[in-house]
Amino acid sequence: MPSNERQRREALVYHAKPKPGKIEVVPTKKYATQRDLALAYSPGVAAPCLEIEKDKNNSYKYTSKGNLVAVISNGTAVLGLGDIGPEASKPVMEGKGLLFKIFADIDVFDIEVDTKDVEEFIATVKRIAPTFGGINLEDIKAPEAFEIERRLKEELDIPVMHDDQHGTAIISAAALLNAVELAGKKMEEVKIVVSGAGAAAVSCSRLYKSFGAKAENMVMIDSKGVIRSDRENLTDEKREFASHRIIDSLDDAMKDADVFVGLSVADIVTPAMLLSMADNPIVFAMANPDPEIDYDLAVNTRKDLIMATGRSDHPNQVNNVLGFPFIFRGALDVRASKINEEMKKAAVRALANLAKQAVPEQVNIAYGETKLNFGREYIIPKPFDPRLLTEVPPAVAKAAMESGVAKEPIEDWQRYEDELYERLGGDNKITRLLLNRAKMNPKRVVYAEADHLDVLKAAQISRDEGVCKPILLGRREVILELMQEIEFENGDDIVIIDPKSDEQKEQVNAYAEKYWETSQRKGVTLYEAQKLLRERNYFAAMMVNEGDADALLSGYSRAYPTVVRPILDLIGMAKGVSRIAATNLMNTSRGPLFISDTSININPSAGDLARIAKMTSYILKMFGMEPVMAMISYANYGSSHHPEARKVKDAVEILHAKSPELLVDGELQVDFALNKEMLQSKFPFSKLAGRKVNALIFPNLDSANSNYKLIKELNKADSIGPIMMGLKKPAHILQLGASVEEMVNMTAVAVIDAQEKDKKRQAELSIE
Ligand SMILES: NC(=O)C1=CN([C@@H]2O[C@H](COP(=O)(O)OP(=O)(O)OC[C@H]3O[C@@H](n4cnc5c(N)ncnc54)[C@H](OP(=O)(O)O)[C@@H]3O)[C@@H](O)[C@H]2O)C=CC1
Ligand SMILES: CC(=O)C(=O)O
Ligand SMILES: [Mg+2]
Repeated sequence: MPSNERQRREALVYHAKPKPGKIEVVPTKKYATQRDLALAYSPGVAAPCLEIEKDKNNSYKYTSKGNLVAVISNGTAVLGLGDIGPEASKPVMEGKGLLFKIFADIDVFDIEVDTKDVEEFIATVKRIAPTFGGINLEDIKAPEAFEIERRLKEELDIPVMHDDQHGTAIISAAALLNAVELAGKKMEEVKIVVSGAGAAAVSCSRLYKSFGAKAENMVMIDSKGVIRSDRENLTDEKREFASHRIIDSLDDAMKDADVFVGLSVADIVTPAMLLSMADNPIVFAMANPDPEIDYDLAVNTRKDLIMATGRSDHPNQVNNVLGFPFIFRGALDVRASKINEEMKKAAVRALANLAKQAVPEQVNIAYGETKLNFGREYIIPKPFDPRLLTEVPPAVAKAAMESGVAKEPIEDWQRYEDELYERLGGDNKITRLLLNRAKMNPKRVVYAEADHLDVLKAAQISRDEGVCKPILLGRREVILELMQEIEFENGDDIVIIDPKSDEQKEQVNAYAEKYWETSQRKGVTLYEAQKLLRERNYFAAMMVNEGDADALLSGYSRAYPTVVRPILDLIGMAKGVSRIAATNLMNTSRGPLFISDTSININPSAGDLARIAKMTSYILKMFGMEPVMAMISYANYGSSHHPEARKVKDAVEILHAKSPELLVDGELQVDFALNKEMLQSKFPFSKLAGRKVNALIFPNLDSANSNYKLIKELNKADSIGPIMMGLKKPAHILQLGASVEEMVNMTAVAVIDAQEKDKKRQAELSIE
């Protein structure tokens, strides 16, 4: 695991490079021509301006207002870091913007306001409110936060929510309902200790009350101790939770308590306090970034504990990230004027209920779990669960409609659900999915060019992430020196091999003998075999062949043929495969898209194309996706009889005859393949009609290679690959000069490939 210091440095580099910050503004309309610009700006822009002047509601029609939320802070209660000021709060606010976008496709401007004065703050927000469809107040300290939110809700007609109050309340209430049920207790009876009496703590406690918890069963504690009814100068909010019990400290309060809710500061709960709690205690230590008690310390102290923190690195992350994206999504989609109690409660129920549903495999994979199941370590859904977007916003939207605050009620719920699915589109989910899938069963990966700094960095990250056990090939002294430079700790799980060194001679000769056995009749002498095996790519391929490594990665510093030749020569093709091919996984704005064959077959025949499609379908399944593949041409379904179009048609016929179960069709032009509606209306008979295509099989190398590079460059889409298909054993070729990130991704691909059983590989790859 990376040390805290290393994580700190990584976080600084993450924020600084390749450009400072985490978000940017991206135009959504064409701007290529003079005509476009005349529409986007003067004179064309005057038309929507005048329409909005006539009716302000038109701003939802002609501007981005309806999907734009302001994340606003004055930096007075930033996470658990306290009053660090508006500038210092900006990374958190940008972070919220990133989360809004990736989880709910909501655009955000983060705004940091330099005032602690309540009236000034309110006036600032009110003045900028016309820009936005919603206002998310963030990290503003209590008691000011209460007044600010109350007034803005009253005085603005767009949804305003203080995330630390209500986002946190919604998530923790859902988690608490489930935890109380698992502990075999009742909300009406549980004794609750709340540490913190700020924005988050007060709102959480209020919501727990509305789900049955009793004020007389609660004890709230602030920085001065227990909030007792006999204490003087209490704010209204604190008075609401003042206890009549004559106790003074957290220590006293914890005795026999059923629930501890921490929304205060780090490390204030001790093991002794946990031990004094009732049976099956529930502890939500939600202070960020460090909880009120360390997760491991807590679970090691009591086995009957139900434990949650605000962090993502332990089970049960009770964090408002599960709330604000989805609550605002629902509110914006019905143009709600408020986020009211009914909407909050609907979100609580939807979240609590979702945790009890069977978890899709995709979520297990994303979290490197074998089987997430409702229980003590899974009381609340995981943030990367795609169902959050399809379950929570509809519940919130319905509640808004029923409670009369929806200005644009939804009429067609099926269509709304489809829209939400569309929003799930592309982001880094696929990368996360890959890494976590690999982590489930890490394999020994041989890096053939480990004496290159970036290759070594990729090996280091992959190892630290638990993705692989690296075997580092190259000049030992160079590797050791570079390892020191990047603080890559040399542990038991790392093997360094220099095939050219004397100590490796015996191994080289043993591999050479093996190689010679199979190649002596092809004109290779034993001496030549020995010479070849000292070459890193031959040695690496032989390691995989002989089961001394599970997968190999090479190609960072060498031309493609230098790497492919030994792989083909030594590892060879899987049974039933007559040609290898390569696919690239593109992380596009519409979701993951595979493109084949991007690297190997210059002009494949119809039979080859069918094989390439079959092998691509195997790779998709390997990544846990259902293949929906289009065979690409310049023509659509017989519109051209040219041999090039005919070839694709023939490939489709072969696939339909030999693999009828595959969702593949064509020949199709790219735009029809990628546009569901176009395809459905023009070719309703297509096997792909109404489907979201996730793989494009191009008719030749020219088109596949140019297209993947075009998407990569124009859309700045990440590309993972080329992923080799059809080899007997996992060997993958890196792009010349690949980035560290690309190599980490390829490591995950190689590991996942190695996780698949050889038998399955052969059955799946063959078209015959
Ligand atoms: N997991 C999640 O999703 C979320 C977690 N949080 C976390 O909750 C915490 C509070 O946030 P927020 O409510 O916005 O901030 P506020 O500034 O509004 O409240 C902080 C509260 O903590 C109290 N406090 C400080 N020291 C202690 C102590 N030693 N013992 C008990 N209480 C103490 C303060 O007491 P006093 O009133 O006397 O000053 C105050 O009531 C932060 O750590 C934050 O990261 C917040 C939102 C979401
Ligand atoms: C999660 C969050 O919003 C906080 O800790 O402040
Ligand atoms: Mg916050």
